[in-house]
Amino acid sequence: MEVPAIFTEAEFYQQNFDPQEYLKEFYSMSSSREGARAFMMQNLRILHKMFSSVSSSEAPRGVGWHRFQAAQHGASCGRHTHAPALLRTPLCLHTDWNCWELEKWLKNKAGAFNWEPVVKYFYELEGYREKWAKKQEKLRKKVKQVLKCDVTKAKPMGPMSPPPADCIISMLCLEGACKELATFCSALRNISTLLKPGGHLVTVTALEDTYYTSNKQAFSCLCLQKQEVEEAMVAAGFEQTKHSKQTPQVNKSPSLFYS
Ligand SMILES: C[S@@+](CC[C@H](N)C(=O)[O-])C[C@H]1O[C@@H](n2cnc3c(N)ncnc32)[C@H](O)[C@@H]1O
Repeated sequence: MEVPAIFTEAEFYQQNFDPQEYLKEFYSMSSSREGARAFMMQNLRILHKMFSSVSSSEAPRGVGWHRFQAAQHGASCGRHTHAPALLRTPLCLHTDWNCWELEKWLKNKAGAFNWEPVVKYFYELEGYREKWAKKQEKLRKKVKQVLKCDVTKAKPMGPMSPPPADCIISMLCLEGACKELATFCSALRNISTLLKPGGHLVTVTALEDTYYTSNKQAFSCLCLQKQEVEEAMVAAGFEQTKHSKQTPQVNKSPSLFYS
């Protein structure tokens, strides 16, 4: 498959991104998709380590997300799903389809994606493998809101923004949402308006990729160098913290963690 001729922006996702298929491809932990499985597991391990390294006194009091994988949200936030403030946490997604897919899982409806292998893996990292089912139920109840968001907008969640968050996790979204480096920088600034002063952004960004495929459809990626991401972060007012900068090299898709 080739790089899309025109950058696949927000509206293209609305029409062509199928979250159920995406999840099957990248989150089923199937041995037939070893690359995706290894990448997902590595991301979870790194996020687990990052959050584990924050002492309870430093732990964010609330976490906001603009990712769409419900279970991975909870999974990657690990111990912070127990923080009382998280009970008010909204999940923020881009397309209507993404929101519906997540709602299905939250309401435990038939046809929802089966997150069991991912959730089990995460709770194994946390030391709670046996209790994964109970924890998954708890997690479902903790999500109070599912909101739409578009990081390219000055107000990504529209006029009804929730209160500023202590932490936002953004996984593999910005490079697909932003056609140019300038848009990428302004998207980071837009996200920063959703954070409290001193809040954290935890992000995984694909480097040096020009596109990815899902469900036999190519989606554009802004081709980014690590230094460009670092400079954009600083320009948007973020500082790198001591815990989080890691550069996994898996599946030819190096990623950058930052907060
Ligand atoms: C490669 S998928 C990543 C999905 C997921 N976060 C993960 O880690 O696997 C890219 C996601 O970016 C979302 N997206 C695309 N444009 C966006 C925008 N302007 N604002 C917010 N999200 C956007 C898409 O809807 C899609 O869910």
